[in-house]
Parts: sequence; C-alpha cells; structure tokens
Amino acid sequence: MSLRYLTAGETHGPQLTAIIEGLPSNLELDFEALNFQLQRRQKGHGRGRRMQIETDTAQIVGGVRHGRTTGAPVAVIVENKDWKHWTSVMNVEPVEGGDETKRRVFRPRPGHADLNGGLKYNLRDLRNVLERSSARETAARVAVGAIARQLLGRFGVKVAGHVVSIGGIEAAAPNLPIDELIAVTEESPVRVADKEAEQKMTELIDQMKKDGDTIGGVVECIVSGLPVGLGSHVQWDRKLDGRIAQAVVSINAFKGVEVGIGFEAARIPGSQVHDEILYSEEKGFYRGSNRAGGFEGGMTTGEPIVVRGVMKPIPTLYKPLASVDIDTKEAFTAQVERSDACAVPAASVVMEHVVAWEVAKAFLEKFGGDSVEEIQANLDNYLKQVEAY
Ligand SMILES: Cc1cc2nc3c(=O)[nH]c(=O)nc-3n(C[C@H](O)[C@H](O)[C@H](O)COP(=O)(O)O)c2cc1C
Ligand SMILES: C=C(O[C@@H]1CC(C(=O)O)=C[C@@H](OP(=O)(O)O)[C@H]1O)C(=O)O
Repeated sequence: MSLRYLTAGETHGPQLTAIIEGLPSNLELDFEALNFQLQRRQKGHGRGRRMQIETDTAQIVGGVRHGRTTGAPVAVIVENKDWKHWTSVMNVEPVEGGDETKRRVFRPRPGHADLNGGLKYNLRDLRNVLERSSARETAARVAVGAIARQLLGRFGVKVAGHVVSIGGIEAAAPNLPIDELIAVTEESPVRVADKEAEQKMTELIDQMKKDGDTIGGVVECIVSGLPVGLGSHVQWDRKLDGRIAQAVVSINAFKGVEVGIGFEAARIPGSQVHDEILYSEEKGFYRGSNRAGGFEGGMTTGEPIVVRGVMKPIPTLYKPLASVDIDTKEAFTAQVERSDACAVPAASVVMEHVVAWEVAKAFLEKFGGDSVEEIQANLDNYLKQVEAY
C-alpha cells in the first residue's frame, strides 16, 4: 500500500485532523522536532493576529506506541485555540438579526475561494467555503510532512527551505551547505540567506500593511542525500518532479513551480543547461553541475532536488477590491476578514513539508517494506547494485 494521507477540519473549528496510512513500523518519532516544524510555520514577518492566539502542537492519537510507529494508520490532531472565540458562529444556525449572522460572508474576496466555492457547493454563507479553503489546513500538512521528514532523516535524507524573494526583493543565492540551511533556530525559524535583503523585505511588508495591501514571493526547497532513481520515466504519474510540482501548486496561493534553473532554461542554449556526466572511483557517476535540480526523466539523479514555488499576494485586502453582494447583486467592496499581509516565510516551511511528503512516498515505493529495518535492507541492496553498475 502506498503512503497516503487525508486532512479534515475548519480554520475556526475545534481542530485539524490528519490520518496517514502506509508508514512502516519501528520509526522512532521525535515529537519535539515535529512541534518545532509546526512552530516555524507560524512565524515570519507579516503574519496576522491569529498566529498570536495559536501555539500549534501535534497530538498523535493513533499508530504510535512508546514513541515508535507500529505500522497502523497514524492519526494526528492540531487544536485550534481560536475555536473558543468562534463556537457560536460555527455551531449556531444563523437567525435573522442574530449575533451569528454578523460573521456571514456574502461579499466574496477576489483571489480567495469564496465565490467559486459558493457557486459550486450552492452555499449562501461563503464562510462555509472560507473555513476549509483557509491555509490553516497547512498546519495539518506540516504535521504530516514533519513525520515524512523524520522517515527520510532515518535514511540520511535532509530537507531545507528558504525565502528567495518577496515583492521582487531578492535574497542573494544562498549557496549554503544544506546543514547550515537546516540550522534554523527558535530566533530565526525561517531562513532568508541574506540579512540585508531580509531587512528590506520587512520594510516592504510593513509598507504593504500600512497601505492595506499584501505581497507575495518565491521560496525554495532543497532535498539532499537521495539515491539515483526515485520516481520513474515509464508512466506520467510516476514522474517524481511532476508529483512534486502538483504538491507545491496545491499549497494555498502558490501559482508556479520551477525545478532546477526552471524558466531560465528557456533563455539559454542546451550547452549551458544540461549537467555533464562525470565518474570517479569514490563517487561513482556524478554531475559537474545541478541545473536540472536533481531530476532527469522524472527520476532523481542523485544530486540534490532543488524546487522553487511562487506565492501570490494574500487575497484578503484591508483596502478591499471590487466585489458583488451575492444577495442583492449590487457592487460592493469585498469583505475583510482578519488576515496576514505576507505569509511567504511561513509558506516556505509548508513547501518543505509537502515536498518531504512526496519524496518519502517515492522512497517507500522504491524501497518499501513494512518496517524501517526492511526498508534499510532494500536500500542497502539497491545501493550495492548502483555501486557495481
Ligand atoms: C501560510 C499561508 C497563510 C495564508 N494566510 C492568508 C490570510 O491570512 N488571508 C488570506 O486571504 N489568504 C491567506 N492565504 C492564502 C489563501 O489561503 C489562498 O489564496 C486561498 O485559499 C485561495 O486559493 P489559491 O490562492 O490557491 O487560489 C495564506 C496562504 C498560506 C500558504
Ligand atoms: C490560521 C492560519 O492562517 C490563516 C489563513 C487564512 C486564509 O484565508 O488562508 C486566513 C487567516 O485566518 P484568520 O482569519 O483566522 O486569522 C490566517 O490566519 C494558519 O496559518 O494557521
């Protein structure tokens, strides 16, 4: 059975829930490390007041005993502390003129899921769409991805992310060894590899906030320590670069993805794009560069995976854009919900975790076994085969 998960839960409901199926047994989980990833997702300049209310922690309520997976489905819960402020809004059927109607959403926000969701599901309170389309759900995805990350870590695979640009302000290309990129701390939970650029980004976000506006950016994720041959060229839905692209664009507000040099490849000749093949006794086959971002033919090359994601500006604007009242059909400005001005740093953490998930899934497809020991044996056997090739 391949690795899979589902999430459930509303942003102002009691909790988010995720069920993971297909994890091997005997994976030792580090709960502190898991919660650290959740806390990183809450940080970064530009987040709104909600993040001061929440202190995200994962409770594992199934599939783990004595700190180790048993092979059973793993169930994870992340509570919404904000729930207590929303219980009546979420539970009481709105009565005309009653308190609950005040939170009804009926002037959809351009850029959010409000209007499409309302039309599609025939819902006249667009809160029913908003509650699930909110990026609050990404807390559950980070919890799930943090477990995938620990599974990969067990086999020496490392995942790191950083902010490349915000509003066109570019941080210098990091060129940091992955260990330094990973070395995020409590004080600096999200990596911007260039302090001067980070300061300018902060000022831009503050300006946007003052103007009632929002701003997006570009984030990058790197995965190192992978063997050649995860994913496959033989069928479209087995190409791992394609699967990662889908996962990245599935993150709320992500509108683009690049693998390796990405769009730059359209501007320069092939001689400057493709990575030359080299061989040495100690390394085996390797590449002189990694412009391909770790992929050829939908399979890993053995070089680090490098993917970038583009996040559009947050849709909720405190100075709202034009919209239409769904009852009267009159022109109005869009409704304003409490909101972030910029969530690019947080989104870089989300991206690390959705990528970690896809890589872990492909890793288990290749080396699958029911316990980590069985996977290790399969991996060792394959590495021997590659070495002897
Ligand atoms: C970490 C994170 C935080 C977000 N915070 C907000 C927010 O506060 N307000 C908002 O309107 N959108 C926010 N978004 C974006 C919306 O969730 C997203 O634009 C919406 O679900 C519509 O989906 P789409 O943009 O992918 O089409 C956030 C996204 C992420 C990844
Ligand atoms: C709750 C989170 O992000 C939320 C994502 C979000 C949206 O519309 O996507 C809107 C805001 O929700 P609220 O109105 O409750 O403040 C963000 O805070 C989170 O990241 O945990």
